[in-house]
Amino acid sequence: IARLARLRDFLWCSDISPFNIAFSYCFSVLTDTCSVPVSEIITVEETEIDEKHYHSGKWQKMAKPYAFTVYYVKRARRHRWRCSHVTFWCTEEGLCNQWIQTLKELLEKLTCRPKHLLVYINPFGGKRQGKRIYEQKVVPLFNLASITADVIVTEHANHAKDSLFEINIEKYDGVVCVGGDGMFSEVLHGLIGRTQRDCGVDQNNPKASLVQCNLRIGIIPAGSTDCVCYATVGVNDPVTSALHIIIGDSLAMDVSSVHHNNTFLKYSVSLLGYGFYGDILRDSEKKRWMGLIRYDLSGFKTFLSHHCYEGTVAFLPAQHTVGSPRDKKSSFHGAECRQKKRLGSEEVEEWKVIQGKFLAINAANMSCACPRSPKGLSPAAHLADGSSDLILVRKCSRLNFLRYLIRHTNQDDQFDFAFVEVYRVRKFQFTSKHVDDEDGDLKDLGKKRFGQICSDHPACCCSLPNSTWNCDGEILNNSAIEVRVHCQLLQLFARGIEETPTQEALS
Ligand SMILES: Nc1ncnc2c1ncn2[C@@H]1O[C@H](COP(=O)(O)OP(=O)(O)OP(=O)(O)O)[C@@H](O)[C@H]1O
Repeated sequence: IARLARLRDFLWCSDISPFNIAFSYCFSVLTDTCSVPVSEIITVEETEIDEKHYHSGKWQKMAKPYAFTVYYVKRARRHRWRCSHVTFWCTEEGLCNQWIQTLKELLEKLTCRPKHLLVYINPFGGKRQGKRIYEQKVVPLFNLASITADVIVTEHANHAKDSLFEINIEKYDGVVCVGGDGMFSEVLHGLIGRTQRDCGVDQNNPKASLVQCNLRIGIIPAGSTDCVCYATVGVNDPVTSALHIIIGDSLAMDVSSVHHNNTFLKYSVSLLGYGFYGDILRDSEKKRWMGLIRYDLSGFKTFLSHHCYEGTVAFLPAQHTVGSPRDKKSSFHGAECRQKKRLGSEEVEEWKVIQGKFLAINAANMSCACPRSPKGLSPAAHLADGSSDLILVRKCSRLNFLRYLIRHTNQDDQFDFAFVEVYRVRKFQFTSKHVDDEDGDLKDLGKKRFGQICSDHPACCCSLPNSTWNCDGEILNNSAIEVRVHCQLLQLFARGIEETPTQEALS
């Protein structure tokens, strides 16, 4: 407060012309500790001075003062952003208006900021607070920033996805989803699908080059896990996400397409997991009524059952990327990823093939950091370099697998085990030793061949025929899949995880 007051007094006393700042795009360097880039100003407004204020304190000796208020992004703890404001006073009406005018002109030049948005709210996501979160936390900020929105409260699953194929999206500057990862996935599928349809690209063709989406997606977290939001903003906080949308941040993201037998199945932006993570999801879906605790129970049960799966992984290493999955530095920050070069078509395709028994096969397009695993499944995974980190966990003892899992929660290298391999890849394919039957009805096949043994001995480490793929939290029914990473197919209203500001900067 003292620092802001100093800044305010300085500004009031000095004859700094608004034009001095016009070129610098920096609101203030008046003190060495308080500086707000224009890009982080939310809005500027003329301030009505009430009588009480006017006649109190040091202003009472002045002729009628004039004032304007600047609303700006203030960084709080743990990557949270808040809307803060400071009011500047002066005795000259003309000078005050000049400041307001100049700041407004600077803000007008920021063309990356959205003006009109399409918003989907899932009223049933997470703790069913989506509508309340949007109305109480987001609408006031959008109003302040003069952003208008058409709001659709979804009435059923796939409502948002289907509507994106019908709606006139040309008139919007972005699409916002209020919900969890499932809701984001719906909007993503709608937007990518619509873009491909409009451009005449067949999504069922695994070799087709997909067309990038023009509209950015904003995520207002209101789900159970909010993994994508956490990994791209650093926190799942609705106000922080709304502020990233308002100032028009952009973060490019890779998207993987998943096909089975030349049929498009799904897109994935975070985790594709077979074996351990597929089994957890399959089991937890049966326990939805339990709420979030189902993930812990299914995780524990899946760990005890210790199933491994036999199959062949073929992959195309990503030679174009800088760095490796075992880099020490986390590299999922947006700025760095955005610089990455797109693929050169002259690259020679040299596939590698690995056969074996696996406890888990994971492909991470991003770190997959979450509150429980702050560094994530693959700490150095890049968000937008056209590659995915393919992690193969081979059959090992339960104790070793536990050691591997524990390393996700501490600073030790989780890839430093003889039974763990990690590759940065552009494409990969998986074929189970037990090929999917014609109808994809794996359950029956599994029951016929192995069900008896495994249900009788749930703690054994036998090879079940097939697991399922966990595709960003949704089950895929085919085990044989073909995956291709599409570089920077999507843009989010986010900027990646910023370095934590110092304590001093926060105070
Ligand atoms: N009105 C609705 N009724 C029922 N289901 C809906 C509705 N709107 C959306 N859905 C579906 O609900 C699913 C889950 O929603 P969402 O992701 O928002 O919450 P969540 O599952 O609690 O959070 P998370 O995905 O982060 O764990 C989505 O896959 C979406 O398709």
